[in-house]
Amino acid sequence: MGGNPRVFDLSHVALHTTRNDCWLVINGRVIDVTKFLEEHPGGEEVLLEAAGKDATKEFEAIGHSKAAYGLLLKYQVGVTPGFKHTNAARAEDDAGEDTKARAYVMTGSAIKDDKKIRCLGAIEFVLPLVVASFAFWYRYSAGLTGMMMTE
Ligand code: HEM
Repeated sequence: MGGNPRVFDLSHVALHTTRNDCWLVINGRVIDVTKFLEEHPGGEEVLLEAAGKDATKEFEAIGHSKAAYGLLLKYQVGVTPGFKHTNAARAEDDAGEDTKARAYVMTGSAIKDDKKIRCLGAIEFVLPLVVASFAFWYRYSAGLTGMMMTE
């Protein structure tokens, strides 16, 4: 969404109530869930029941995750006239940012872990070699000393 979100009043939202065109309002955001109907883990039925309406109460009653709040931003097409950047709305913005941030951190740690594994692999390979050469050197030099002492 750009700087100036489109404003739709509830009577406009109420025109979008079908499986092929399904909008609802959550916390003053107008959400077009048409493409999300089949993906919704809670099923498409609940979304269709709330279509065209303010579904804030239903949405919050479920205790949706941060990721779900983040998805609201993805499907947002506008706002209702009373929309203010309240704390709730800001939390949704943060959830959206957080989802992106988490993906970024995850990639970072995956790369880090990978390095660690590679480093471990090298130690596992080199350490037995070092121990074996030490043992060999010890035996060999002890043998030499022994030989020198008998001479
Ligand atoms: C009337 C509005 C809504 C109702 C009544 C509703 C209901 C539900 C229910 C019952 C579940 C739980 C499914 C389970 O535990 O197996 C669920 C999960 C979920 N819903 Fe909704 N939902 C609504 C709107 C939305 C919207 C608009 C989005 C996002 C655009 C969304 C995203 C999710 C996600 C991602 C989950 C998976 C669990 C989680 O991450 O919280 N829902 N929903």
